[in-house]
Amino acid sequence: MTTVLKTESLRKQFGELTAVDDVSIEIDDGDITSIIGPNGAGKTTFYNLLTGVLQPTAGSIWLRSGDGATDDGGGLREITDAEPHEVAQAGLSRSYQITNIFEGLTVRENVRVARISHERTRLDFRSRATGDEAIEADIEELLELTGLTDIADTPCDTLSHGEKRTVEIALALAIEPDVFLMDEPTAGMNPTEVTEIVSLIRELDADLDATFVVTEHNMDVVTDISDRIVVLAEGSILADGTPDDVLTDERVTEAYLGSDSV
Ligand SMILES: Nc1ncnc2c1ncn2[C@@H]1O[C@H](COP(=O)(O)OP(=O)(O)OP(=O)(O)O)[C@@H](O)[C@H]1O
Repeated sequence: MTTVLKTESLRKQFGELTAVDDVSIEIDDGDITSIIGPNGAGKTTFYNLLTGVLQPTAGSIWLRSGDGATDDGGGLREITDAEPHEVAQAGLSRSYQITNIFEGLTVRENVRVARISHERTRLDFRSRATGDEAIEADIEELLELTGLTDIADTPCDTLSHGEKRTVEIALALAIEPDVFLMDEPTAGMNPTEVTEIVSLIRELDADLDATFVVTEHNMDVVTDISDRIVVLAEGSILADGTPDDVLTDERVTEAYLGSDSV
């Protein structure tokens, strides 16, 4: 297995509170890894550290580099101090719980904005242009991949919640990520939408080279999609393993029973 994302002794303090406490983790290429934990466990803070939204108090973050550059001799590049746009450019993308699409634009227009904006940034970094036709082909491919072709010309303000969340996924994929962080992909969805998004995640995992890291409260979904589950509790890793091992671990059950969430 190849490590695509790694943290070493990652820590974040808010005053006296340690929200993420010495978390060292290696994420393998191609897996779907779920990061779960009761309310306040530190999942969002951990995601915010990975994506450059927050700076760590201590520790480091490493990402496999697509261009062969390496800081550790093993193909990983340090992104600890990178800004969010630099993290995205390095190949780590995130779909947010809160939709950040342009409501007045159609689905295709939203995907086009995200794809062109990525292309512009990429040009700044690597000076290698992709032609308009190739970009349009990429956009159609993204719409197809995410099952949005039929509603591509629909204005986003008329979409259902589930459809908007799918558009979010398409926007996150527009930067051609190596690692895709999904933040609560089923939040606020009805059971039919949950089934659809789970199928989509499975299809994306099969069709793309990307590695998926998912935070999710719905345990059925977590069990269904995960190759590996990492449980955070009070900022630290409590358990790490296959769904069978982790969900039957008594310490995990206790951590959830001691909280008001599942
Ligand atoms: N900006 C902040 N300032 C101070 N404390 C914070 C801040 N952000 C998070 N915290 C605290 O850090 C701890 C971890 O919070 P975090 O939101 O990362 O947990 P979580 O696992 O994502 O929880 P949930 O499942 O409820 O979203 C909590 O005690 C929270 O109150």
